[in-house]
Amino acid sequence: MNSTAITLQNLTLGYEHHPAVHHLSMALPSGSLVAVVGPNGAGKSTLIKALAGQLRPIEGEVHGLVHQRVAWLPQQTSVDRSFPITVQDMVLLGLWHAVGALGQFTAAHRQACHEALGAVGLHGFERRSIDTLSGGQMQRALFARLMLQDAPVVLLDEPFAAVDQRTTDDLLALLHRWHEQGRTVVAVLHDLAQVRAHFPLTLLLAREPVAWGATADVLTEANGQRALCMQEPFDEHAPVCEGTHQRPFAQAVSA
Ligand SMILES: Nc1ncnc2c1ncn2[C@@H]1O[C@H](COP(=O)(O)OP(=O)(O)OP(=O)(O)O)[C@@H](O)[C@H]1O
Repeated sequence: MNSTAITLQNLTLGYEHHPAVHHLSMALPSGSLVAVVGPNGAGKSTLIKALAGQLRPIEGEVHGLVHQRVAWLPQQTSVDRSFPITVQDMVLLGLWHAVGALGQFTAAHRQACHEALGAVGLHGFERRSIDTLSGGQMQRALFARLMLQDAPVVLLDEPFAAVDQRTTDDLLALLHRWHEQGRTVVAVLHDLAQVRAHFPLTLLLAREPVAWGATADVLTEANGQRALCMQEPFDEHAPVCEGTHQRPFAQAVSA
């Protein structure tokens, strides 16, 4: 796969005009498996939210996502577990695109849900309330929902945080299957050994793009140092960013 799935053009993102990500230009090839790494507060979740259509850019544009369905897994801390819903009902929400607001779930939909739960090792959990799940079980259930979403673009924000090794290995296997199916997968991660082992492409972000390309070329000692130097504390009194310079990541790289 070499066509471009998503192009970011001089993208600046932030909150109430205060930028959290500055001047990001890059092209993600269709079907690529991409890690987004960087220090705390580097803007990784902000970027994922923008790709998921949850945050309007302050400046610049995202191309390539308008006609593509996007499945988004937010950070686990932002998922409300107190909502009174069963595992089956939560996973079935992944079929929203197929059922619509007035549609009803059919036996075939419930069977698809059953199979997705089986694929993530949660057979028999259908009727459990989500607030009774462990953190790892909840993450497995959320991956089952992603399976039903069946989207060509999958965005994952720290999908393996607070998840044990066995669950991580199972979910990584799913992620590789999505990659083999030609989906574009973008994941925010902190475990650099995991990134080196599983992700061919990496974006290193420190509020500005530090490096983008083949993971081995990006995750160097020098780039890590640059990221630490570029990372400044978020200043909510900073002026609106007026810069127009572009970082040199506009070229596509092969998946
Ligand atoms: N809703 C918000 N309102 C105001 N500022 C925000 C909001 N969300 C994030 N920020 C700020 O934007 C900056 C980038 O945050 P973001 O969550 O994108 O970082 P991150 O790289 O994902 O960090 P971490 O690794 O700690 O999860 C931070 O300084 C953060 O405080």
